[in-house]
Amino acid sequence: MSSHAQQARTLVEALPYIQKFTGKTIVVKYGGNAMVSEALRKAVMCDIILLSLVGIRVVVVHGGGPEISEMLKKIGHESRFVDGLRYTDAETMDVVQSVLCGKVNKNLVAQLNRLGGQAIGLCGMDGQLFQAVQLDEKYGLVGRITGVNPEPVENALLSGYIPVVSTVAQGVDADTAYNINADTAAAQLAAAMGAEKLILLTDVRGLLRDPRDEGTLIHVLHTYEVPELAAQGIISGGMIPKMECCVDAIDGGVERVHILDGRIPHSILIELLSDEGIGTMLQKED
Ligand SMILES: Nc1ncnc2c1ncn2[C@@H]1O[C@H](COP(=O)(O)OP(=O)(O)O)[C@@H](O)[C@H]1O
Ligand SMILES: CC(=O)N[C@@H](CCC(=O)OP(=O)(O)O)C(=O)O
Repeated sequence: MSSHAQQARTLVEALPYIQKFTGKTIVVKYGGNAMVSEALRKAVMCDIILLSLVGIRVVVVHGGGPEISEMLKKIGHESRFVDGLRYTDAETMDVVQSVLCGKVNKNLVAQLNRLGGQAIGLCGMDGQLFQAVQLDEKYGLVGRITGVNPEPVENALLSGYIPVVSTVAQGVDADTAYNINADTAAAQLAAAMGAEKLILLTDVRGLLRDPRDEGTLIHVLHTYEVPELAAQGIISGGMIPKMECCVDAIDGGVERVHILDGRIPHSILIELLSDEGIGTMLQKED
């Protein structure tokens, strides 16, 4: 088959998936390694633009933990994590806001625009998208989301933009901004928007039965199986809050959550527009 015929065949094979998802909302949480490499970043941005062009309501929620740590190091401020969350004092909060709402958010918006997309940046303070109170003193200015107003995101989508959201929240119990873990914020936004899917891009193949062996990938998982896997110690470290967010999203009404390997170029398109399930898909029931 000629390469053009192969290309046409690939597009036709994607048609039923496009028809299934067009008009639906898909929230993509983008962070970690897939954000650090320029080539991978471009591949993710192209996937997002393509999904948007075929009528899928794609919302990007981004992290930027490594960039925050880098900036803190530059100014000689230590990074400290408590239960996987960044201990956020007032100086750290300034850096988090500058890096997430400024550098990272605007760079992603600019890159989407350069690649032919139409993107707009929002943070949790814009239109009170994320409202929060202090989670616990032991984490400093880390917030617990108490309210989500998806209207600014909905309006951006209605106007034809790809919303790119950073996860700094408006404090409602004090005159401060709060730092929110990006997985948590993405899950809450997906639930508030009644999203069809939440996609979490990370730096592993998905949930593994043995974290040292990629051959043990769990392809499909039900929410009721999660407590048992956690009790067995199969879910550990950064995977614990990630799985909690996934379960919260499903309990909040999101149909399916996918944990995908951001190191695989075009993992979003492969997962969404083909039968090839390359990550872990979490759902309530069969
Ligand atoms: N069962 C498991 N399967 C896969 N990864 C696991 C598992 N248990 C713990 N992990 C760890 O969780 C990490 C992913 O969480 P995290 O580093 O917080 O992701 P991100 O920074 O992309 O949000 C993996 O790199 C891996 O070290
Ligand atoms: C409270 C908390 O830990 N906030 C995170 C927010 C960024 C984030 O979550 O980025 P990744 O998804 O790239 O890890 C932080 O300060 O690093």
